[in-house]
Amino acid sequence: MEEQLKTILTEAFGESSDSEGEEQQQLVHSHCVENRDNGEALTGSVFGESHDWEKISEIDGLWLCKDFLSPDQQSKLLSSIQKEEWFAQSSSNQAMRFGDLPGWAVELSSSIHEAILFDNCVAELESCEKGKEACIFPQDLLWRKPLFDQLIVNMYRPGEGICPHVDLMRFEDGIAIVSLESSCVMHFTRVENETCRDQDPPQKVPLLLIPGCLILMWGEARYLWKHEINRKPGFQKWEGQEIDQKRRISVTLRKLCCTD
Ligand SMILES: O=C(O)CCC(=O)C(=O)O
Ligand SMILES: [Fe+2]
Repeated sequence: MEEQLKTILTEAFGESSDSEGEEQQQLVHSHCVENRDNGEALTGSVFGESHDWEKISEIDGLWLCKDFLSPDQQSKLLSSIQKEEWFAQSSSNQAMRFGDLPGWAVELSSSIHEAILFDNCVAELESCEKGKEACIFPQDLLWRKPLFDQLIVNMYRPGEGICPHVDLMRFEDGIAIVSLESSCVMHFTRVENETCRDQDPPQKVPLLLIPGCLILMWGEARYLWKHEINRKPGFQKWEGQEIDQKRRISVTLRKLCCTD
């Protein structure tokens, strides 16, 4: 892996001498993402971190990154969300923003971009070796500007979840969801069509979302599969154990379709 990292860096910056090494260090710093609201950095540098990505084999275009945010980064993100005071009133459990997103969401979006950019390269290298294709997020989606311009923050109390749905068509392909606080199981079921209606029972793919994880949905995962979180008693089981439910917060980032 270290060799692969060296290859990527060499491809990007050329061979390094001692002085070029210094230049590289500066570049690493220049990629450091700053939280515009409170000046604190949420992530390290683009080259500082490699994440553990899992391709969900049953569903094309579904990727899970379990270690996307460290516990410290999760706390910072939570406190940025708390400062918005969206959930101060007990009646509100969802906040939506379109267009210009809060600084912390812009920063989160940059961190997602950087994590994909770096790890896509590694995934490509690794898949070359294994002779398989792997793409965490398609390049055309990764380089659109902005990557995301719509934000939903959902707050779920124990027992609360979200019904099976495909995200609205007014949003483009390529959706990112970051989970905070409580673990939960998200279930995916294929959108019904003539061929799979015969399948009894329909295939249901469970995915454990732990605090700090990121999922990416694109292509088939975004258009041909419904996702849901059923937190009613009995439905949140993982490896035979019922998950201990706490409050859960999720941050969903999407891009609105152009209207012209
Ligand atoms: O809370 C989640 O993890 C999922 C949210 C979601 O699917 C949505 O807002 O469309
Ligand atoms: Fe959704």
